Amino acid sequence: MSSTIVIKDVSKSFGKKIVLNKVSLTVESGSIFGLIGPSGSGKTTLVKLIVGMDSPNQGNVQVLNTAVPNLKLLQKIGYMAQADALYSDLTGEENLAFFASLFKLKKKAQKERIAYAADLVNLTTDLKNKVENYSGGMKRRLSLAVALIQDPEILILDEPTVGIDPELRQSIWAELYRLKNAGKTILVTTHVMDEAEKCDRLAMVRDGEIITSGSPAELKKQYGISSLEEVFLKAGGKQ
Ligand SMILES: Nc1ncnc2c1ncn2[C@@H]1O[C@H](COP(=O)(O)OP(=O)(O)OP(=O)(O)O)[C@@H](O)[C@H]1O
Repeated sequence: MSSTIVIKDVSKSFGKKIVLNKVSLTVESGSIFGLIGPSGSGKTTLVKLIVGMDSPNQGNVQVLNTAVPNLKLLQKIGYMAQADALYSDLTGEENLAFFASLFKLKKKAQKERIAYAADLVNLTTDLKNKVENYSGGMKRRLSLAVALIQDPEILILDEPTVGIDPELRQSIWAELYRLKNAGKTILVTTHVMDEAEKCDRLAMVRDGEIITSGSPAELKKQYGISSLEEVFLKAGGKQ
């Protein structure tokens, strides 16, 4: 199995505050990898280093055997940030068309991708409405559709299902599985333990360090408990 994301000894500080401390992790191609950990533990910071939006003070990040940042990599990464980056005075469809145009999709492919992505997040009937009239959950869904628009090899999703109802969350996860089975590599951050359970591998981040990693079953075994919620509390708690 090859590795899509390789992070080696990465440290990141903001001023005097050390936010990531010698973090190393590997995400295998064609897998779903979950980053879990308490709020403020450094997950988003790590994700931003992978996408190339920020750079580490030490260590290195490679995606598809290429050092980050790299312009060509951006084409291959679909990134859904925690804060929605959408144009509120445009419609949902116009937003999708705008982001599709950044990837130079041909008109026909663009139309197909917009229809696919909108359908996936259940926004087809709202596409002609302006985003300023969307609810918070609808904006999250549109952000996910944007992340998928160019059919990227890698999906990096920072808390993708916050504000999304359980039924749609389930169908989004079904699609993430389908994408994984089609060979895509997916990294998600999540606070939701039943989502963590769906990942192939997990890394738990606390105070800028990876304190444990493994499959959900391995983590439960390691801590001798039956639910990931307990692992989260046991490993994440400051005893
Ligand atoms: N640009 C920045 N400047 C200063 N401090 C920052 C910056 N970005 C993040 N931090 C700090 O780094 C720490 C980790 O933040 P980060 O957003 O990575 O956590 P997180 O694990 O993603 O949290 P959450 O689950 O709440 O999203 C926090 O203490 C945060 O205040």
